[in-house]
Amino acid sequence: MTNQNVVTHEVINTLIAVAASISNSTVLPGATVPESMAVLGRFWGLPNKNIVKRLEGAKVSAWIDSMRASSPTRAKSESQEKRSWILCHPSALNTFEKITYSSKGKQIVVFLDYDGTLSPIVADPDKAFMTRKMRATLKGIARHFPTAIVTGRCRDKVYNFVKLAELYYAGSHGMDIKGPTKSQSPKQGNTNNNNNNNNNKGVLFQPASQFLPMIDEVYKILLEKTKSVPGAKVENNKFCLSVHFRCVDEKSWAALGEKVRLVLNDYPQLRLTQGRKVLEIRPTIKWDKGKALEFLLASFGYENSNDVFPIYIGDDRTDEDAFKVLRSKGQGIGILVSRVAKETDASYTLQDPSEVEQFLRRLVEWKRSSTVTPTSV
Ligand SMILES: O=P(O)(O)OC[C@H]1O[C@H](O[C@H]2O[C@H](CO)[C@@H](O)[C@H](O)[C@H]2O)[C@H](O)[C@@H](O)[C@@H]1O
Repeated sequence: MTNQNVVTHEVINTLIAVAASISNSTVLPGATVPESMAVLGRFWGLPNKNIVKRLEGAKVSAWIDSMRASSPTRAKSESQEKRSWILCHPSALNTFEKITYSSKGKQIVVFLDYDGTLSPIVADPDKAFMTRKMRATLKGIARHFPTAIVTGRCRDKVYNFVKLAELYYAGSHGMDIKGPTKSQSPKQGNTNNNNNNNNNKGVLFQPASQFLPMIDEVYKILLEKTKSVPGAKVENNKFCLSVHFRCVDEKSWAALGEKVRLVLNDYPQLRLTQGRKVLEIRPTIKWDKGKALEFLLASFGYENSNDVFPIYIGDDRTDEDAFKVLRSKGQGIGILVSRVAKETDASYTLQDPSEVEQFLRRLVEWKRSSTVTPTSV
């Protein structure tokens, strides 16, 4: 958890221990999880021994300011600021050759956020469809590189949008990880990875499964409490919830935020984070998109390895956890999808999902051309 994406100015309570009961149910009963995966999960901080921060009493006005600031239409876009930002975070399209050169001799692994990255942001979260072109490109990407969707969405829901069985899916901000249900092409180039084999087919990791009843309970309460606010929408993302503000009159944001905060007061094991005109409610376990990225890399056999070049593309604050991991490891690259200057740990930028599609397509073309064997002179 980073201070950056926690919605609060006023930290009233600090550290509480996550209940000891967490530890024994980090993996779904009956799930086909290799023991090594479960061990990895314990290693990454899910167990009872971890102390996590509990934040409550956030001032409504504070998170509203924060939400306004996070909105691309409101973000600072003064031209000078933007120019210097672009110098520090160049376009991944303009620097494509540099990026592929840096990946030489390494296995590229692709991580993709969904909303705002693969699909444009729309008013109705149930209609955030990907274009056919994007799906075709993603198919190409998955043919050549291990590829994972890492999203705040419920895993099943994002699968219904993407509809590609050959990908890894990490739903609920990485709290619900599943491997491909369809065999992957040998072209993916994992042959330098002895640990990979085909074991990933069964990867299934759900570090917050014990929170399911609580999340369901809070979902029902929030539905009830927010039904009087026109435009408010509560989305059940299985291990986390989203309260959408996008279609709510800005004048009602404070009241809606206050309702959410009051509900959460009774659930100290849940915390609030912030996305694009959305408040997200999730368990206070030390797990985020950055942890999911590490987990997946390790499950591909690349823990502590220099032979891998992860590319993570995302647009949201929650993606910063993954950018931060890559930056601190000095590994691969983070690409922020944004038209405006934002504080980020990503190294490169793309403007919107159509640029993401172009970048991914170039990656496929580059891979194809670099693996073609000349048949005639
Ligand atoms: O991690 P992500 O894949 O980026 O998911 C984060 C949230 O995305 C969705 O909400 C966002 O997209 C909606 C559709 O474009 C938009 O209406 C909303 O304002 C955005 O915040 C999704 O609905 C949430 O549940 C995810 O948590």
